[in-house]
Amino acid sequence: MQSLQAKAAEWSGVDSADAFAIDETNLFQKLGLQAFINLSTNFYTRVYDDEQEWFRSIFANSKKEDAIQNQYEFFVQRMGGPNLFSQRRGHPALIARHRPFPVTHEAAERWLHHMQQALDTTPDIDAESKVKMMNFFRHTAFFLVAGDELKKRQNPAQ
Ligand code: HEM
Repeated sequence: MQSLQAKAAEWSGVDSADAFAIDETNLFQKLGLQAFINLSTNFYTRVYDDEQEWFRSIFANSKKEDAIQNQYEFFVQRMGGPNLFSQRRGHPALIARHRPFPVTHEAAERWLHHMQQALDTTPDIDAESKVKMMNFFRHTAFFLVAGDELKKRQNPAQ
C-alpha cells in the first residue's frame, strides 16, 4: 500500500523536500510570535465567516479563540519555536485529532484557500517564508486527507 506521505505528495503536488523546507530556516526566529498569532487569527476569521456553510459547519463545535490558539501554538512549535502546543495539548497526532472531521479533498482545498488568503494579508510574513509555509500546509492538508480515507476504509460506516 502507498504510504500516507506518498499520497500526500501525489495529491498535493508538493514533494516532501519542498514540504519540509520549513526545517531549513528557523521561521519562528525569523518572524516572531506575533506573526503566527496574526496569521491564525486572520485564517480563522475567514473560516468562521465562510459563506460556504458546509465548510464553516465543520468548525461549529470549537470556539474561535480556542481554534486560533491551538493552531498558532502548533505552527510555532513546528516551525522552530517553543513547544507551546505539546505543553498544553500533548502530542500533535494530527491525523488522530482530525478523526472526527470530514477531511475530504474539497475540505482541504477550502482550508488552503483561506490559508493562502490569510498569508497574503498578513504583512509581517515575507514572500519566501510564505512559499515555504504554504508548501508545508498543502502537503499536510493532503496527508490528513489520506488519513481520512484510511479511516473510511477501516470503518466504512463512518
Ligand atoms: C485539510 C483540511 C482541514 C480541516 C477540514 C481541518 C479541520 C479542523 C478542525 C475542525 C479543527 C478543530 C478546531 C479546534 O478546536 O482547534 C482542527 C484543529 C486543528 N488543525 Fe486542522 N483541519 C485541516 C487542515 C489542517 C492542516 C493542514 C493543519 C496543519 C498544517 C491543521 C492543524 C490543526 C491543529 C494543530 C489543530 C488543533 C488540534 C487540537 O488542539 O486538538 N489542520 N482542524
